[in-house]
Amino acid sequence: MDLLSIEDPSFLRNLSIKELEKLSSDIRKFLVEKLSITGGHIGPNLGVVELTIALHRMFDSPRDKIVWDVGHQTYVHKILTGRAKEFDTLRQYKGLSGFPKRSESEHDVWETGHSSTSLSAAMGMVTARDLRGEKYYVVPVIGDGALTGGMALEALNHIGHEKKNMIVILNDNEMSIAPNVGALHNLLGRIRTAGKYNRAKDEIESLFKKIPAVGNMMASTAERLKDSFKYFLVPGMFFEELGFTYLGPVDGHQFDELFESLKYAKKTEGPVLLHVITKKGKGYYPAESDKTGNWHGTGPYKIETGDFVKPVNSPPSWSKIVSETVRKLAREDSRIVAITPAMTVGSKLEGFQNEFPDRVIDVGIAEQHATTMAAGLAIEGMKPYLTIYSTFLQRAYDQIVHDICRQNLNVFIGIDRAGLVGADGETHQGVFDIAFLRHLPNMVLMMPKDENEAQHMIYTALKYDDGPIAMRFPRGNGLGVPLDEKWQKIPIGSWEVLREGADGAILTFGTTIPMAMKAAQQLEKYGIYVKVINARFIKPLDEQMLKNLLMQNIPIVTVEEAVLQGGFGSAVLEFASVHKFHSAEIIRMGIPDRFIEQGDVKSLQKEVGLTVENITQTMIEQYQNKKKRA
Ligand SMILES: Cc1ncc(C[n+]2csc(CCOP(=O)(O)OP(=O)(O)O)c2C)c(N)n1
Ligand SMILES: CC(=O)[C@@H](O)[C@H](O)COP(=O)(O)O
Ligand SMILES: [Mg+2]
Repeated sequence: MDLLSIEDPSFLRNLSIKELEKLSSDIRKFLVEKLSITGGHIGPNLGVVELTIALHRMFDSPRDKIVWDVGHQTYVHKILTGRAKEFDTLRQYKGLSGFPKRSESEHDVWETGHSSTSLSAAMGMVTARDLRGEKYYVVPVIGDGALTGGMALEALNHIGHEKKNMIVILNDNEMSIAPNVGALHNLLGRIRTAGKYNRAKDEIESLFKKIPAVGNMMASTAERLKDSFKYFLVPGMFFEELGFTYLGPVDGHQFDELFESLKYAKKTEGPVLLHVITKKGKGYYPAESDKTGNWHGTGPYKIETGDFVKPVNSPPSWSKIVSETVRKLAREDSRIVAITPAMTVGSKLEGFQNEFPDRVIDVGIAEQHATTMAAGLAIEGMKPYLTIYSTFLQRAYDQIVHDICRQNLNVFIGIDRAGLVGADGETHQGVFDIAFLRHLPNMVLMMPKDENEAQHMIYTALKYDDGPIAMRFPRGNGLGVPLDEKWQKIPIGSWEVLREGADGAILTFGTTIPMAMKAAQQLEKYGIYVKVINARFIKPLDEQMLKNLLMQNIPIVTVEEAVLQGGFGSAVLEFASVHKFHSAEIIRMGIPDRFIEQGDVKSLQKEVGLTVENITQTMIEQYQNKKKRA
């Protein structure tokens, strides 16, 4: 079928099962081809082809609301709702988003990127529907990984109690990004096994029924037996006890099973949980056979071999360098324990985990729990290394405030993916952490200029005994600088002068340092000589150095790949105000007060004005203004 000609999903109702199977295989082929060039969340999407088709056939979207959790598995939904022609631009600047977007389609009824929100959103929708006396289906689709998130469990508790009509689809592929973990995961495993058992029972029952005279009696005995064993053999009872009608497990790649169970779910009063078993990566061998999580989300790859296309000789990723440094320090200090909320793969903790299986703890998608657990470890004298992507750390704000900072506990927080992350876009940009950490008492916040400085910072953090300390680091590869063998402590709150100059100062840190250095070079051509300061401690500031700079009464430009409001530049302004440097000329450059969409990081930096040219121009203007005033 020509997928590019699809405008809406209504055509699905006229197709036979054979035709739907052909459509599934066309969609898989399309995804494998397109994503081999753009990259994207291939594994999760190949796993939900039949499920998505079945949902769009059995429900009337957008009147009925399909609410995708995380939203990384909505590519098939995008194809069926008329967006196949945009796939060449997937996750690129100004292109098709990798997540549901209300501005893209009326079928995208809920925007996500972070996990475990679908059930709460659906609860809001059914409440609004019922208050208005309207009739439509609300169908959240949640993965087995997302179900482990605290929000999802809070929502289950509420939905089961309220008993409103809602059809929850549990898309169980036994995987989070990597293999799923936790007691709930084990429970789902038991349900899958019991599902098979019950099917066997049903088969015995119908076999008995075929025996003349005694058959019916034997069949009813089998039925009773099945009921009495229900609690032991059907752990789906867990959901039943919570107030749901549990249906399944059904094979998520078989249309007849999906249609049958969805038909039944639509007729059922109250909340239903339909347990659908799928296979991540289904239909493309490298993704389907992957047990590591490397095919969850990928860059470009070669279709024939499944090899990832990577630039040759690129330096190791920041995550790898950071995790490996912590691992080396863990060899000497048995108190060091790493905690990850379901991001072992992204945080490159596999090596650490292999060496110290008990000291790398994957808690599932549970940022809040991870954070308070780190506090608990610290209170017992351990040295927890809590590694969380900047964007997901937003979930754990209260735990950082209430549990870690308030009790001034020695937790080292590795803030991965800090700054603009690129293709994941709005939901994933790591640009708020400075603003939500900087104002917290006891918090130390730093960012290295390169991976060598990162090693010294990690050493500093894991030797630091005065409370919480956090290190931001970006997505992507390091700069490839030589690495020192021996590490030493960096004095807390110390900045570094990278370049001298008497006409102005650029204060920056992390990823924008190379930009600032180039701008300083450019400025020389105009006869303007500026200092470049590596403001590696965002909190505390290097007050002595800052005071000296302010006293020189030179133009100061602060540059940060983070939101301006409440950011590093704001800290500099606050300092100037408190110390009555009222005439100080401080210009802040950073991310404006809006959400930044997806795109390659260079384009995004350009969009927000974080470029060498812009820094240069800003400094020239400041310098000239000052001259005019003199
Ligand atoms: C709050 C939050 N933490 C972590 C992530 C990163 N993440 C994205 S998808 C995913 C796994 C989700 O597993 P599941 O819901 O089972 O979906 P699957 O990929 O298996 O289809 C994780 C951990 C996230 N998106 N949101
Ligand atoms: C959907 C999601 O949240 C993750 O899969 C995320 O896309 C991973 O990002 P990285 O590629 O930066 O690990
Ligand atoms: Mg899963």
